[in-house]
Amino acid sequence: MTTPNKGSRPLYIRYAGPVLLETPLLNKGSAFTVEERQAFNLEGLLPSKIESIDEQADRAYQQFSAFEDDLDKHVYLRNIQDTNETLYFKLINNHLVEMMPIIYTPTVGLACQKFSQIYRRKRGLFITYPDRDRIDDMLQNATKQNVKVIVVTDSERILGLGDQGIGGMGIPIGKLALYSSCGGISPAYTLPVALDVGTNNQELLDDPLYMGWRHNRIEGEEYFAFVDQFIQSVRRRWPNALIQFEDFAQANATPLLKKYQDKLCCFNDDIQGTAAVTVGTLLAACHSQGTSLKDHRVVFVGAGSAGCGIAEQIIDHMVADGISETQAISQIFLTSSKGLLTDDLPLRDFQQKFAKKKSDVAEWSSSGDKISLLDLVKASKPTILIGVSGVAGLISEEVVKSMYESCEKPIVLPLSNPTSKVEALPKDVIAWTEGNAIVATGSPFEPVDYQGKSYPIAQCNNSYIFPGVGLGVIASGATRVTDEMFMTSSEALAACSPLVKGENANLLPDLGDIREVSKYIAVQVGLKAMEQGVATKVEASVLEAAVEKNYWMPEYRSYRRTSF
Ligand SMILES: NC(=O)C1=CN([C@@H]2O[C@H](COP(=O)(O)OP(=O)(O)OC[C@H]3O[C@@H](n4cnc5c(N)ncnc54)[C@H](O)[C@@H]3O)[C@@H](O)[C@H]2O)C=CC1
Ligand SMILES: CC(=O)C(=O)O
Ligand SMILES: [Mg+2]
Repeated sequence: MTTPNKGSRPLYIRYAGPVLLETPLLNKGSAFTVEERQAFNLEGLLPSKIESIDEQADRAYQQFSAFEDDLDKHVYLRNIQDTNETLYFKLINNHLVEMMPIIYTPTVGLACQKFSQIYRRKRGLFITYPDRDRIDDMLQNATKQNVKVIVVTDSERILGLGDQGIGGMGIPIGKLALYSSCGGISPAYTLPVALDVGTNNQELLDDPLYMGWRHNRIEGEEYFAFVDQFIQSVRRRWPNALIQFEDFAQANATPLLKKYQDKLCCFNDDIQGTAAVTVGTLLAACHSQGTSLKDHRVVFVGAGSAGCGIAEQIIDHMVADGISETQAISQIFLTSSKGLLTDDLPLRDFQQKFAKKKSDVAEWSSSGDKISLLDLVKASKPTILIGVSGVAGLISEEVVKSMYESCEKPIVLPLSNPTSKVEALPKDVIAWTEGNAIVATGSPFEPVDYQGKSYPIAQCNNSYIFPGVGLGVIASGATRVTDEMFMTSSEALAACSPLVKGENANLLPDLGDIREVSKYIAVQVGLKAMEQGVATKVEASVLEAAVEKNYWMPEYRSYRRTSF
């Protein structure tokens, strides 16, 4: 017979019979006890053996292991999630290293691309443009009543895979799975949302199975008005919910963040979360080299949401380290598809401050035209190279070897996801630099063996940051997410680096330690929120207790029946 969680109170529920078995947040399947089977009209609906969650997880793991194809594994896990959420998270937590690449990058990318083909059951909310006058009603239809975290996408820039229409829903689902698994936020409080504003992906528009609104994307004022209708409806329904903007295209990501960041509890994961994990990784790398971030010259391949977000936070750190902002900017170089950002190019607002004076750098161009990545590396002699372009292979052998000529210990971070979009393969970067580069990637890679030595490859992905930030926001009751809270999360992550702690040669903590890391980040972020006046001040010990109290673990609770 299963025993309820020690210390957990029984849950009083109204559902019974098949409806209870069909309710993923409450279903326990074969783990319903004899008493519960009697009380909830379940007798005869289940095999007679009463199982523990561990027995159920063992069976599920055997079934999972029988699949050879990663997308099949993904579909299998999503099916468990949609039938028994507690078991799903038990399974994920038991096998996080093996299953994270299946529920998150890289497999989630393919799941988004094939969303309409692999679709089984409902999850989350699809808010479609033609229904925009009924968003309040749609939020009432959500199966979750007390939503604390929403991850929302409009699916225009899904990882490095571009416009995925309704299929982008896979990303909020995957991100929120990590909120629960790594950040301890109960799935009862999370809601994935896809804003269906159409798609410009012709393949999807031509696909008879495509399940989204068959229309080109709504743009401009209509688009922003629609997003605002959604935001205002959320504020009416769940005024304190944290909203994470995810995988919006460059043209909309920054304007939406600027519009809402001071008005509600929200952040953009690709801009701020990515900046935090990258700076955290760089701080750990600097520590291992005995350098300071302000000593470095940084070249970016990609000058979009992620690139400019990271550059901003690096500048903040360099300034905090004691150099002027002008000096910090002079050490940072961003390239887009048009080459180095220079003041003669048409630039977005958020790119302007990074543009170099064309007259100062014109001679760097080998073609007499745009300044290519190779031109830039030769001229600026970077010590850090960051790929956030979504284009595979841009960090070439020539580029890395040129960097290595003037930098003994290059730091190379090809961060684009999924794996198919990585700017350089870790094994190549290690070989091109004779084993001297520090490498981290956005998607997971096996350790690299080079000349008899093994080089672990850290996964520099915002998944190290957002679960802890979310937990910190919820535990502290923060009403805003400030840039300083993200800066704190970087430092907290770096402090957890095994390299910084002197434990082993890994740059970022093992996934096995991710729960403790998220709790640590949560406490530091909560303390920063209080310092900044966006959360009510309490003692650190009270906040720590709130983080523990809010930390959900997947165990079944005992049920009592409430009157109908
Ligand atoms: N590891 C992580 O945690 C994260 C990784 N990313 C990855 O970063 C990539 C970019 O994301 P965003 O910045 O949001 O996209 P974005 O669309 O805002 O920016 C992409 C940038 O790459 C540039 N680019 C495209 N082709 C190029 C070329 N041939 N040479 C140089 N630059 C080129 C574009 O001009 C643009 O500046 C995606 O693949 C995404 O998966 C994004 C967020 C987090
Ligand atoms: C990791 C992530 O957020 C991205 O690649 O967009
Ligand atoms: Mg993203």
